[in-house]
Amino acid sequence: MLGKMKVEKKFLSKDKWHSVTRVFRYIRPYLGYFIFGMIMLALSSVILMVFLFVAGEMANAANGESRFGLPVRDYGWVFLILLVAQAAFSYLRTVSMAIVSENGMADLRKDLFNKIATLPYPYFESKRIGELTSRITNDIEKLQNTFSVTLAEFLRQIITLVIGIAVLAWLAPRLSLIMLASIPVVVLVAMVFGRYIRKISKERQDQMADSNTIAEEVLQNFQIVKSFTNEYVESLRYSRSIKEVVEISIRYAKWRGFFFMFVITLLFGGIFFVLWQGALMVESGDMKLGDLFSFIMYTGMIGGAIAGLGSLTTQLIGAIGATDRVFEILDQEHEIELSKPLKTYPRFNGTVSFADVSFAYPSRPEITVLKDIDIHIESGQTIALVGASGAGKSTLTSLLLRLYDYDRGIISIDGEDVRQIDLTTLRRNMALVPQDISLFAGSIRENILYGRPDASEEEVVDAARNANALDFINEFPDGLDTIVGERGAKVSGGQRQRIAIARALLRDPAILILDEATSSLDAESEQLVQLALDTLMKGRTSIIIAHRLSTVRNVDQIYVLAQGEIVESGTHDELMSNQHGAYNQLARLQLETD
Ligand SMILES: Nc1ncnc2c1ncn2[C@@H]1O[C@H](COP(=O)(O)OP(=O)(O)OP(=O)(O)O)[C@@H](O)[C@H]1O
Repeated sequence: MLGKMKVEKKFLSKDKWHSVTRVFRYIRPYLGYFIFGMIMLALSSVILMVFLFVAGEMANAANGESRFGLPVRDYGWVFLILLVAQAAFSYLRTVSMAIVSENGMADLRKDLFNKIATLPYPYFESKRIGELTSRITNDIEKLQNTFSVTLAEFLRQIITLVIGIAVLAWLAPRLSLIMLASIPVVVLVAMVFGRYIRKISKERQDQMADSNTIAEEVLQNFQIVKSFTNEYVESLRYSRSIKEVVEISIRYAKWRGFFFMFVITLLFGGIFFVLWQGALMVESGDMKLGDLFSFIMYTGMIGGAIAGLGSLTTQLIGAIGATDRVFEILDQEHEIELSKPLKTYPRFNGTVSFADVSFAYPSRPEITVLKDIDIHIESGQTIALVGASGAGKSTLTSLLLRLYDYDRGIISIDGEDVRQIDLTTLRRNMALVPQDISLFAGSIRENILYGRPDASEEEVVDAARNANALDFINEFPDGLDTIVGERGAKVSGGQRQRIAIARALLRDPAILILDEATSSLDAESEQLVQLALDTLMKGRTSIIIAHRLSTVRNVDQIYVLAQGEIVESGTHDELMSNQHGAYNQLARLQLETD
């Protein structure tokens, strides 16, 4: 245990180091730019240091103590040359580092996106969507910053430190010792202090976020707050939270005030002390005035470099964490290879059979969600799955789509075990019309084309017509180009369903899975949707997850599920004739609630 903790505490464990070298692989194609950028950065940093030295030397020249005999008036040219060179180096560095980081990180981002898109379904359940998005956005952003700025800044500060200390030691060794014994110490103390203050600032932000959540919640559930007349309770909750924000803010302000007092007093105290010692040396003739001038400026640079290195190290550690998280996903096993879709696939006949299938979700292995399921569907038949909520209807269809692998039994299509069928071929032969239809944010055309991206305009129009959608689409001024809004919010529920049906029609699947919408539409819209569904089901094997029994009267076979088991099966009439059967009970219950 102790040994393990020690390993975890190490700044760069072997695994982490491995991730770092892997991320550098993304930089390798742009290595030339990377090296060039680093050289430009080194040159511009050196020039900055030379600049400070030349400024001091100019003061020496003005004081009649020039080292190189260059008259003061010529310093203008020297500065000009240095400035132009510095500008050119900085520009070249910024551009070349951007080429490296933008391209390298875009490659990494694409790899990550492709990996996420091809991961098996259960992976998404174990992660929150926000977490995965954050990998593509925040983590890669962090790495991008590292390659465009942090690494370069790190190098710059090291150069500043090395050159700075070397020049100081050469200019005035004794004063350098005095300076090195005071300024870096103050800077280090200030950094630790600064970190503590950042912690309080974070606390303040968190508390503020909590208060904002209360406000947001109230706004989102305005109707509920009003109907329960809970305005006063909410007001209390909000003011309590805001009060805490104020308390933390004041504590934060006090520490900040103290921090600035500390920094100004000690840091400036240190600088003045060095300045004073230097002035004494100038007075006694041990140091030139211009050198003291350079000395103080170098001291400032060194102090800045030490502080900079501290925060850059924190950023680099953060970037290593980000690298780790990104590679954790990249190392997952994907379920399909990402390749250009084939135009044609072997088409199934559509005979589906579940033989003795049992299943438990990987996240809850102790609960058997489906037990010994036996279902046989002939090609072109329609069956319905009915049963209480949580009975296992959706799970059954997820297994057919092979979103999960089952534990026992065999699911086969046209006599072949689905586990032996190529996943893309399997899913290409199916279409799912889900319960909650959420469209992509583009146009109606794009949403229909999602069923088969290479379909012609004529096929799209045909699909829309057969889905009873063409009339309402044509009524929109932009027709098929109408933008449906985020998740399809700008079209009605019934229209969304018909767009989804058109999409499924365009796909022309051998097997159709239909999760009936629970929220009811008005009678007219319902009829239009039902007619569209009838067209869609024609000539295919269809599995309907039915919530309303009225829609399953004409199906070939109904399976009643209860707690993961099939408790009854038969046609509507057969099942209704069993007075004490589960289906009969469900039907009576629905009659009562309708
Ligand atoms: N991803 C999951 N991980 C773990 N358990 C799950 C998961 N999805 C569903 N379950 C559980 O499996 C059981 C069957 O759920 P399923 O969604 O198949 O029921 P359903 O009959 O389709 O219900 P509904 O009519 O409400 O959609 C439920 O007990 C549910 O809690």
